[in-house]
Amino acid sequence: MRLILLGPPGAGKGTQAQFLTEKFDIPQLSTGDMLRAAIAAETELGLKVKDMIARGDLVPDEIVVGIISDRIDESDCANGFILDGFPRTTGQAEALDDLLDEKGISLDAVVEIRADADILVGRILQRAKENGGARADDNEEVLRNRLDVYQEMTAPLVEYYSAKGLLKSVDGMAGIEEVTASIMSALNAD
Ligand SMILES: Nc1ncnc2c1ncn2[C@@H]1O[C@H](COP(=O)(O)OP(=O)(O)O)[C@@H](O)[C@H]1O
Repeated sequence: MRLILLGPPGAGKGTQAQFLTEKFDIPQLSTGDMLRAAIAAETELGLKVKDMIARGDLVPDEIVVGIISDRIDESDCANGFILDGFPRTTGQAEALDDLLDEKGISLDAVVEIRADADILVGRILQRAKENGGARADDNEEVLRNRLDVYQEMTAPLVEYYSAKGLLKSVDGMAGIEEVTASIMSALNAD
């Protein structure tokens, strides 16, 4: 099963990805986690992207496309994977199509978790408080920027994947288990 989870920051992609990982025994590939790991390890890449992430801006397409292409080649992706936070631009989606073609594989579905931006701000600020503000980009100003960037750069992917007949949309404002159930039924896997 090769899936994309699409949705604004705080919509619950990470939570649902964890569940899907167990259910289908496939890894969750989160570009956000990978970039934060690079920052923590102070690699060349990490130093390059640190300020962009802190501002809530996107990092250049070629960086995340390269990371994902290499990651998909690893053996634990042989049975599939869940892309969480990638693609985030039409350019990334097109690059993903090309690289999947080259690898001779294709996507099974794109799950859009729909959520209301104003409610998400409250959710994420709450998460930041509970984690002691663990993420540098979880303050209100940066968060509003992340939501604006989502609307402008990433929301067009809903139409992109809908046109390919891959899109399944679920209501992300329901409880966690209800959202999981909607995803399973959208994938005909319950
Ligand atoms: N596919 C991507 N393209 C560009 N930038 C990305 C991508 N994935 C992650 N990032 C960077 O990492 C940040 C955090 O990503 P992520 O953990 O997915 O956050 P969110 O909770 O906002 O969905 C983004 O705001 C962006 O700066």
